[in-house]
Amino acid sequence: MTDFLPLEHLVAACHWIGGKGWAPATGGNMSVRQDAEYCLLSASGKDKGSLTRDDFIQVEIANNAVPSGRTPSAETGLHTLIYRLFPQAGAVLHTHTVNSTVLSRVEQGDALRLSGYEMQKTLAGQQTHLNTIAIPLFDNDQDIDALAQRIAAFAANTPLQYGFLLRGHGLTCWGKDVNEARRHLEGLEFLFECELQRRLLEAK
Ligand SMILES: CSC[C@@H](O)[C@@H](O)C(=O)COP(=O)(O)O
Ligand SMILES: [Zn+2]
Repeated sequence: MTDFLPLEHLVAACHWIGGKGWAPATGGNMSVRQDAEYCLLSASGKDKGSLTRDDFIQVEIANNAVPSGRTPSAETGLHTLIYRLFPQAGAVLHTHTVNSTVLSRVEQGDALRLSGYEMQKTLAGQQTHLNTIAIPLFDNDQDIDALAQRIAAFAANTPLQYGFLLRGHGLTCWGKDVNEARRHLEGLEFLFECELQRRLLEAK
């Protein structure tokens, strides 16, 4: 892979995610947009905390085609969907954290609603804790094409910003570049931790 600074940033983000324990075993996948047509996606089945630039595989955003014939993430279809839906999206991070896995199972509704937290302002455009942020929650599916179609149908009618949760699975979030995607991931994870603890304490 020739020099491409955003890929260096993504590799650093993967190591950071690994250090946080947010991509245990081979969970999680990460990508960065190259241009309007292509993105670079993590190879399937690897420990994402120790990826190098050679572990990223070029994928065509329009149709998930892989010119190299290598095997990118099993969840490639969710990354390319985000790049198709949002031309401004520059990077996508998918993690398997305990907080997102547990909260997405406890919450029975179609979104995790967050309000009253100062840290909501880590999300682009948010300027007050008084807003309610709805992170959509989709039932998990091993059929990624079907899941991507469900998410696309949702996004056709409802604004989709920052990220979404897959029930019992994890968080997929994005940003205009790797730095913003990292900030969204860290901010959302903090909010999930707070929300889980709040629910636990208030249940007593
Ligand atoms: C550890 S199983 C997790 C996978 O099924 C999947 O959800 C995942 O996040 C990683 O898949 P991958 O194909 O390595 O990108
Ligand atoms: Zn996953």
